[in-house]
Amino acid sequence: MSDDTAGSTQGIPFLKGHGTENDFVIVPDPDGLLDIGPADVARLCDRRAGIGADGLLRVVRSAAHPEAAGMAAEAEWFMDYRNADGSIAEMCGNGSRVFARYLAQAGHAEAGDLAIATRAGVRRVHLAKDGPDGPGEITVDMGRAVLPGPDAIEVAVGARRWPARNVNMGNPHAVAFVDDLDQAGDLLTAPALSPAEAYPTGANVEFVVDRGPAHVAMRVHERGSGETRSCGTGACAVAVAAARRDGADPAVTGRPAAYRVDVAGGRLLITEHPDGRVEMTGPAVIVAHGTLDL
Ligand SMILES: N[C@@H](CCC[C@H](N)C(=O)O)C(=O)O
Repeated sequence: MSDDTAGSTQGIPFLKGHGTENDFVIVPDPDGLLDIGPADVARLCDRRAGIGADGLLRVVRSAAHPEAAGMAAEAEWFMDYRNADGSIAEMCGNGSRVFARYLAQAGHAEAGDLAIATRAGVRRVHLAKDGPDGPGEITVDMGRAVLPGPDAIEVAVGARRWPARNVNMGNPHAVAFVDDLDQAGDLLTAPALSPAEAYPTGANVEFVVDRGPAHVAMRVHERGSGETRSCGTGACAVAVAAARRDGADPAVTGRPAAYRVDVAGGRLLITEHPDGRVEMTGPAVIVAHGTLDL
């Protein structure tokens, strides 16, 4: 589906969904037949000229995708995630919940436990039963955080600078604790990071304030998408950084560290376990479906 063949996208079904208002265009492509290039993704994610979204989730059978075939025995479906500008990212936390919701609603997976292949590896997902108030929440085992050095990372917006923590959740994050979320400004451009070599492929940047014990709020500027109303991997990175700051690193205390992380679009619960696994729980809904007619 390159620029010159965009007409061939006519008749391709899509859905729209979100998790804490981090929103996605979902394109089912079970046999991996669609060639969706960066320009196509950017056009579909454009909020004025397209459908509008923070990213695109292509739903492909792992066996049908060269990057996922090795995971096919563990996870039937591969989440081919793209940022709104068409760039590829390793992982998307909110996207993984929305992806799981789609699989369950489409009858591709039983409600309960399922596994999803991602570029960051297989992620295990649990869908809680739906309740009278709507769909149940979804928990994703996000794997282990990696905290690469150096410790002296700095985030800057204009003349303001903050020390930050480098946390990798499959994708790269810089977490900065600030006094007020407004200090990050309009976030229309990406915050500067130094040393730049710490992030050879760019980074997602989280600005964080405390709301109470084990309760924080964040804003995020996402690599490839700009400021969004939520970022699941970002919320995990924030909880991991907060636990180290608070002397609650589960590897040291032997106890899980659970944080409520408020984002513009809702709330995520993040729990890091003593074995290093980070679990994320939050909502995910499918809100529309249609047919692409570019
Ligand atoms: N919004 C996502 C993260 C999407 C990828 C990110 N922009 C990147 O480039 O790493 C999430 O919910 O985790």
